[in-house]
Amino acid sequence: MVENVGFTYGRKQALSDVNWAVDTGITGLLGPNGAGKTTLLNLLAGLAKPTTGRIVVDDTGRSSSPRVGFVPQRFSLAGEMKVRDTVAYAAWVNGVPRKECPDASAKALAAVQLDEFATSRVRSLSGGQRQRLGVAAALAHEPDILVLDEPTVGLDPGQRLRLREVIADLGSSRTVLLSTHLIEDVSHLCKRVGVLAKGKLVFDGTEAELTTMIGDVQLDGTLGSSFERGYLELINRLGGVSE
Ligand SMILES: Nc1ncnc2c1ncn2[C@@H]1O[C@H](COP(=O)(O)OP(=O)(O)OP(=O)(O)O)[C@@H](O)[C@H]1O
Repeated sequence: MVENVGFTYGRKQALSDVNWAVDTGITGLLGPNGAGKTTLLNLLAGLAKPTTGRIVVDDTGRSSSPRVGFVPQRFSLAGEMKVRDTVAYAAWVNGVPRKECPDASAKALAAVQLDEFATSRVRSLSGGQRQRLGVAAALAHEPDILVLDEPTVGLDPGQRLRLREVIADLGSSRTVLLSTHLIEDVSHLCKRVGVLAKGKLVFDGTEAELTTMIGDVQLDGTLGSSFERGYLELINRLGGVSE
């Protein structure tokens, strides 16, 4: 799916020679800040084109969008709009015929456990509910692949659990790609994991294999220098990354 992909911002090499195949179920993309996770997800979502290599969503070689539903790290929503209309609009933008948009919206809102808020205004939602609304908007056109860029960032533990529940449920029947720097997201949700470091894929395997390699490295989600040190140690154990 990701074949020999490289990407540069001007002279900055953000990704180099990434090869990665993603299957049905939930796959995690883990990596420290600046590793290239967002860049790779943007390419998968069709927001930019790889500088080298290619992204293929299926073996017919069709382009990635709109078969991909994307929830970016930061997105804005119109606060005055109703929740159901926000999702119906997203469905329409992604090619769902106008008449089918209300049903598509209702289905997506049920999938993220927001059906009871269908007629609420977006501005009345909590942070965790907004995040789930973002997921519903990305789901409404029933994409083959759902791509979530650090969806749990900034959520309190209760909201994070609720979102994880929703993601786990979505991943039982779809391909979900989830970027995070929280190892706990991966251990709760993902069957397979890729680890990016300095733009290179330094690990591609099962969550269990990664857990074994992590061993006693502290990656408990505590942000700050110990977290960064933990990543450096993990990346060393995975074979390091040469410049
Ligand atoms: N628009 C841009 N212009 C120049 N450099 C960029 C741009 N966006 C990202 N980069 C650089 O590309 C590299 C990869 O960035 P990216 O945002 O993909 O990493 P990330 O793993 O998603 O990080 P984070 O976890 O902090 O979101 C970083 O070195 C970053 O500084």
